[in-house]
Amino acid sequence: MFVTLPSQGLSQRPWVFPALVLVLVLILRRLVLSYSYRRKAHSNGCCPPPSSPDPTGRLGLFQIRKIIQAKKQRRLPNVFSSVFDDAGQGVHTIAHHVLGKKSYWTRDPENVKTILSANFSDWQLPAARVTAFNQCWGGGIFGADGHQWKHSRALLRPAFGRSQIQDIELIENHFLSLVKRIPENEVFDLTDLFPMFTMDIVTDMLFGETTGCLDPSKAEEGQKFASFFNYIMQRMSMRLSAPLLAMLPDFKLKRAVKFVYEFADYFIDGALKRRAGGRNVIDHESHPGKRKHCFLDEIATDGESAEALRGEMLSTMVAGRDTTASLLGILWWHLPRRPDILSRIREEVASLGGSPPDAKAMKDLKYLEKAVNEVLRLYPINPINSRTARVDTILPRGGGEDGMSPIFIAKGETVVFSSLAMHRRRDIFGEDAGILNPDRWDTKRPSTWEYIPFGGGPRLCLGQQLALLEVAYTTARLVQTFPSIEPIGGDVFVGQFAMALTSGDGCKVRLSRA
Ligand code: HEM
Repeated sequence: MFVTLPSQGLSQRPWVFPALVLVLVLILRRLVLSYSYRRKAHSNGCCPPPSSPDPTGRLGLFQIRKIIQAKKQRRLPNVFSSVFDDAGQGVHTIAHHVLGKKSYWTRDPENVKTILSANFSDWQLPAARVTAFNQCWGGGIFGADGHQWKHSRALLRPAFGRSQIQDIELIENHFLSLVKRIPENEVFDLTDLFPMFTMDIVTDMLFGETTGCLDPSKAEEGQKFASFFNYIMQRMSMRLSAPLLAMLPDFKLKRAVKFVYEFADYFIDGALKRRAGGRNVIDHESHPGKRKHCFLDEIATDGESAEALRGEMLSTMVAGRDTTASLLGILWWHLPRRPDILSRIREEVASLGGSPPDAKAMKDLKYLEKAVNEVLRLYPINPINSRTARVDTILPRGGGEDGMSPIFIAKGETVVFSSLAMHRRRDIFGEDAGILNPDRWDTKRPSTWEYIPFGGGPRLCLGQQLALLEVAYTTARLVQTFPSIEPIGGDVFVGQFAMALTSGDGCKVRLSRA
């Protein structure tokens, strides 16, 4: 009988031996790493946090089902809180397993402070965010990290230091276009108009020229731009939740990206020419009526390439358009259903005697300010965010039986932090934390890290003041213009989440000037 000796088998399959060595090396590496992690964790007094309960253990199939069900039932944002509550009372940081991959979730202000500020340099953006931003928008601050981010931030920051007077003038112009598009005494959805409104504002501010989505004479062009922009946003959101999708060809995405790039490039080209000609403001003679200072002219400094400028402009546009539109949509879904809040805003706005508020008057609209802050507390537009550890590092709290021990986080592990879950903590905001109550801000002074609708630390939102002004000003003007505001539809708010938190049922209303 012919017998194959092992050595003969190996010589026929030369790859077997190297493969065995590779597997062995990987196992050894894993063992050495585990040992080193255990030692580092032990020497820093770290303990693991509780895990989200799942009968399938590290597979996390129960968790995946829960998320799919919540998405179907249109209550995904609730999961951001329940994931902690399910792990036990008073649990604010957990380990979360999905298909064998571990991440951490936290709603503890101390941990958020550590990630966003105290140990900022230990953390980086998750790779999926960087890739998605680069592929969809050609880079820019929102998807940049390390030195590249520092450069982007230094470039953009001064452009945000514009005067409120300038901003109000610009918002008022677009508000007048918004009002023209509102059909009086008819049921319509405000969330159809808000993204057009914020798109027109942000393009005007950034490029010195608006897409004109609200302007009927430019509507076709503006709509085309908006629909391509929306498509890119939608594909980016899918890529963020399923990064492997990025490997599939997507010709429509390519077309959309090309169109949006060409739009930006047209203005960038102009700005670079103005810069080369020694002028950094728009020529009023050849562009009558256009703004004097737009972002683009401020950031088109010597040495910035057209591609880099495009990335920054589009990135800022992404950061500023949907967020502000979503906040307006959620606020306006609630106002007509909360006559107690709406009537107090009306009273306050009535003190303006019908005139549009100027920068000083805006500062005096204190109740309106509280109402906006309160909506951002209960419905933060970015309800979850995450960072990946750049190096082995530590979170100060959440480990052990009492949740007070530090947690060891290995290089490459991701921590998701949820502003929504933190803003709804009863131990921070009181027993009525689940209720919209603007008056809580009379007594509640949350610490910087307990209230983070605009993030925090070195990457704090650059458009915070602008967004708050845009939302409060628009609300004051709408209230002034329409004495009658009738809500249409159910009374239970449904939050929807893709790239931002939005009102799942839109915001149908009937407005009247009488
Ligand atoms: C209600 C409206 C808005 C909300 C809730 C919001 C929220 C945020 C949050 C949470 C971050 C931090 C992201 C992170 O740390 O990963 C951020 C960053 C940023 N936001 Fe906003 N934002 C809003 C409006 C705006 C507007 C209107 C603009 C500009 C037109 C803007 C520009 C930016 C930029 C450029 C960054 C990146 C900052 C950096 O990475 O250094 N945002 N925003």
